Amino acid sequence: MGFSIELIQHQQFNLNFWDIGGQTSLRSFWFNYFDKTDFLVWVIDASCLFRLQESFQEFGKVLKEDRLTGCGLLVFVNKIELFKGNQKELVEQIVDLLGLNEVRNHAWNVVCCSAYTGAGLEEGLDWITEEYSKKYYIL
Ligand SMILES: Nc1nc2c(ncn2[C@@H]2O[C@H](COP(=O)(O)OP(=O)(O)OP(=O)(O)O)[C@@H](O)[C@H]2O)c(=O)[nH]1
Repeated sequence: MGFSIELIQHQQFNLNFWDIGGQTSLRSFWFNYFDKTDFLVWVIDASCLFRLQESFQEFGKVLKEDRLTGCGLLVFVNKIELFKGNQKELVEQIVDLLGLNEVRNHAWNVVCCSAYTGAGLEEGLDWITEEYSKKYYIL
């Protein structure tokens, strides 16, 4: 609910996360938070897949934002411990629905995760720091 800011230390990086609420009433505020963004982390609820179409529409609007050009894009498919189907197929479905194969201005990745069990979170953070290191030639 609402907004929160967290500093997460991962490898040699200090990652500042701005968690911006996803409720309809808060969406107009998102656009105040795009300056100097290196990565956008888009969280999808794997237990609520009927909302994917809505997610796709909002995602499209956000990606049109000039200030986000070139930022990395991590899609976390959260609550994955509740999903009983095939995860690989789910990821393919999300890539299709979000039109990620047509995205040209962003490095992107889709990672299944669970905020409850911690599964996938490390993988997502590793991807962020690897991409950042590649972009800025950090060894
Ligand atoms: N089973 C399960 N529940 C989760 C997981 N992550 C979050 N939840 C639950 O989902 C509910 C919503 O979590 P929030 O963190 O408030 O979700 P949010 O998307 O940030 O909500 P907004 O701030 O309104 O955008 C809470 O009841 C959480 O406990 C997860 O990985 N698995």
